[in-house]
Amino acid sequence: MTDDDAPIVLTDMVAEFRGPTWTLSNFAEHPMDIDGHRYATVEHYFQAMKAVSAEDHDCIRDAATPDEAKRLGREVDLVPDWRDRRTDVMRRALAAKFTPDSEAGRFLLATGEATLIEGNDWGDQLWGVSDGRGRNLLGVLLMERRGALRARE
Ligand SMILES: Nc1c(N[C@@H]2O[C@H](COP(=O)(O)O)[C@@H](O)[C@H]2O)[nH]c(=O)[nH]c1=O
Repeated sequence: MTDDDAPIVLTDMVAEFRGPTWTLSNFAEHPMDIDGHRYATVEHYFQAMKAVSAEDHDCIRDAATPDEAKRLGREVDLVPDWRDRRTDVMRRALAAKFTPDSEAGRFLLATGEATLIEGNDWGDQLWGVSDGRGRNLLGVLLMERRGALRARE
């Protein structure tokens, strides 16, 4: 077989984080310890980190569901420079969730070379892709984390 005859290998893609890939969602329950506190989901940590006041932070951390954490996170007074900080906050949460020995970490590694995209229908074009557009920052950070896990193997 010449190179011209070689089959075209399409790169796999995960287009949304639900159903079989729910583990990749920030709303999936994977308790993690950060700075001596337990957060039920990435969303709990991410939203809590928006709060200026410790009281608001704790309230979001203890929210009953990730939806509730997200709702509360949109109501609090934001820490200064939240826009500059948010990527590192998300990166930190993902590192705490996707550890080498965790189920979540193994799941992420098992996605291999697939392109990870947080396709969504709630209009988020920063962390994901909605209506065919978006920066897909969550997908990018997940792929970054996967690379870090792979480098440790
Ligand atoms: N995963 C997921 C959502 N998306 C999450 O919301 C976060 C951004 O929130 P904000 O900064 O307030 O716009 C970020 O973690 C993103 O992944 N929203 C949902 O309503 N349902 C969901 O299943």
